[in-house]
Amino acid sequence: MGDASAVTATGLVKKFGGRRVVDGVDLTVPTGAIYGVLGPNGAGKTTTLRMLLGIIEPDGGERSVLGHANPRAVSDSIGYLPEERGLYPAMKARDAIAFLGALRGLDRKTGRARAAAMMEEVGLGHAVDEKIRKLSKGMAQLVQLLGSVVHRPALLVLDEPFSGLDPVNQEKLEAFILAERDRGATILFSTHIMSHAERICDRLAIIAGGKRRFEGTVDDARGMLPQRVLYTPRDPGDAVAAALPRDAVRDGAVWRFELPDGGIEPWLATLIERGHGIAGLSIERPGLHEAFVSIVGRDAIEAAGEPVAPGMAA
Ligand SMILES: Nc1ncnc2c1ncn2[C@@H]1O[C@H](COP(=O)(O)OP(=O)(O)OP(=O)(O)O)[C@@H](O)[C@H]1O
Repeated sequence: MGDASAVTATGLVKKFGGRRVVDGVDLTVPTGAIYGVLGPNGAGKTTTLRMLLGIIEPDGGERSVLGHANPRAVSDSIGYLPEERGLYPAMKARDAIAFLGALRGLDRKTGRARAAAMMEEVGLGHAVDEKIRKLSKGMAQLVQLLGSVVHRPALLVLDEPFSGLDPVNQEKLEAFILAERDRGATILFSTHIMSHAERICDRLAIIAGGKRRFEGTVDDARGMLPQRVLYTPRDPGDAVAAALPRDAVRDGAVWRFELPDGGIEPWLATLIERGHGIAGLSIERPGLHEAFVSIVGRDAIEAAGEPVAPGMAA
């Protein structure tokens, strides 16, 4: 593998009509990692990926992709699923995959053979000779994804790969990305859906308003917020509030508050002593979605037209 970083970006800038839509972004994608670029709509994710692929040129900053300053020099070692999906409707699925491979230097015969095997693996064996126009949108998207890896690239760049897939296919895609990493590929993908990133990313960057707001592991991001206590007393009344930390809020039978600095034990002792009892108790670390909301800001997420509550993004 040699180089420790498959991709680096330093101070990348892109301006459209005088507006800096990418405004000094730094990224370091370790070789062999699954790396997520997260951000709300319009954050600058696609523009950043396009600069890293050499599809558009930066107005400032430096990039290095598989050891080259010019990504086009290594395009045969890169696989790319663009945000705009599209295949020739009259082509058969396996030919469409082989065609995309051929654009990256793979001979057609090998491409066709690999296409059939890969389609079988993802449960699309029945559609190998089906024309693209006959496939559902989700199936066509999977075919295009296979076309982006058929030449076994060292670097796989996927722009919003989970969008447009149903939950079963989203799960298949997660498994597929993990298998690509096991093959030795580096995967760089963008998403605004936190649940996938939370499960599969080795590292991630959060971008908003063209700037990088966070870089690190999923645990680093989640660790930025305090842990939370969920406590259910035996008695349902409000009297228990007097024995709880001041930030405690009630949600039905459950009271929530930040894990106090001195731990939960002194509070539990008081709750028991005063007869409130313990019907339920858990200490939770906030999820990536909550960390994302805290890092990007509720207002910025709402302004991008996205849900702030977890589990609602699709
Ligand atoms: N070719 C272009 N000309 C003018 N403005 C552009 C162009 N491409 C992107 N933009 C603008 O740049 C900003 C960033 O867009 P970009 O597509 O990079 O964001 P994104 O994070 O990928 O969001 P999304 O998930 O909505 O695609 C947006 O405001 C977009 O309208």
